[in-house]
Amino acid sequence: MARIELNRLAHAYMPNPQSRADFALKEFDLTWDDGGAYALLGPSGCGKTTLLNIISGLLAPSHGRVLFDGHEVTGLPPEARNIAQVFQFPVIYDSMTVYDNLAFPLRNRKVPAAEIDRRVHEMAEMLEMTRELKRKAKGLTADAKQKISLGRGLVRDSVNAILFDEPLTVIDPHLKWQLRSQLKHLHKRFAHTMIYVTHDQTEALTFADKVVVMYEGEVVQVGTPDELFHRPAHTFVGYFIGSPGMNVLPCAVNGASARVGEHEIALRGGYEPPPAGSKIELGVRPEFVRLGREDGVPVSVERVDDIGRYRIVKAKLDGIPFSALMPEGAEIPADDARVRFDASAVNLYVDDHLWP
Ligand SMILES: Nc1ncnc2c1ncn2[C@@H]1O[C@H](COP(=O)(O)OP(=O)(O)OP(=O)(O)O)[C@@H](O)[C@H]1O
Repeated sequence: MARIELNRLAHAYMPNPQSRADFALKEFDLTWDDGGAYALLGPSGCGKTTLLNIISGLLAPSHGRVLFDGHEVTGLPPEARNIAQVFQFPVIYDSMTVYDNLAFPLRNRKVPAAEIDRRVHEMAEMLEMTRELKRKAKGLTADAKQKISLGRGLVRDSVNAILFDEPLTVIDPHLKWQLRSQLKHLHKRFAHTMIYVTHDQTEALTFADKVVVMYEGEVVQVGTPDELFHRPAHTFVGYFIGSPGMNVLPCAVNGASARVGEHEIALRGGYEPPPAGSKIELGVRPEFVRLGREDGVPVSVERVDDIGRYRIVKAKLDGIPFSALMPEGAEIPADDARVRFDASAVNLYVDDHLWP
């Protein structure tokens, strides 16, 4: 296992990048701790695969350095990096048995036969595939084949890191949960450095101890699921994580309060005035928005969706839309509704970045 450092890393696919927009990855520094379980989360096209390929050595970055445990590997090919990779679609040999598929990465590295046997059986047991070990991979379901791919990625104990690129895409929804918890269990057991690429927040938050969020080629936050929820570092993180995502309302700030439309909203403390001309917004998650009749700022309720234990209320404050999550049984006034934001859960954003 290794600590992976990315040092002033950036990548442009075009030969002479002129502006920031020409970079698929904009410059950043990032360290992945040895033995950490990370998710790399972001929407399609934000640069996740580019970053993963730079770590595995499939792609040489146009700028910056990659270090494993302090040793530079930037120019090294994948086979010299000792990394295991699991892709979206199964990469297995149909004509081989499940056993031989799992044994393949170990035989390749001349691991002694007894050790191979032990590891293959251990892996098969964890993947609940012991009964299939003697079967040919051909004819197995897509789910089973992808389990074998996962097993092949995980079977070596001496890898620097294991990279997963949306590995559960082909897996049946009801099995996804099971495989994700198996992966988490395997991480606890072997403490590999794992990087799990996904655009699905549930997958990221259930698998990872730390989530790296990317947006338009930038790493916008590295944090625990709790940090991403309570202190999104960028409006995109607030919006992308959570269901519904964080409310973002344009405002002006004046010390310990913000003006939204014609109304004053209390903030958690006093803020330095943001630079003139910047875009200022208030961010508050729907979980911390309360509607009632008694006090707060007048709003119009537009729509209520019942989702079981909660109701999602869509409302407007001076024409600015926002959502509230109201618990079962709480009154939602149709007329004369007022809103209160929990001041301790209100964050301030300047040009999309969290204002400290
Ligand atoms: N070989 C390439 N040549 C030129 N541009 C590329 C190449 N591969 C990716 N890109 C561009 O780089 C950007 C990042 O793409 P990348 O595939 O890394 O994103 P992603 O987050 O993995 O997306 P997805 O989830 O859809 O796979 C995109 O704008 C994409 O069009």
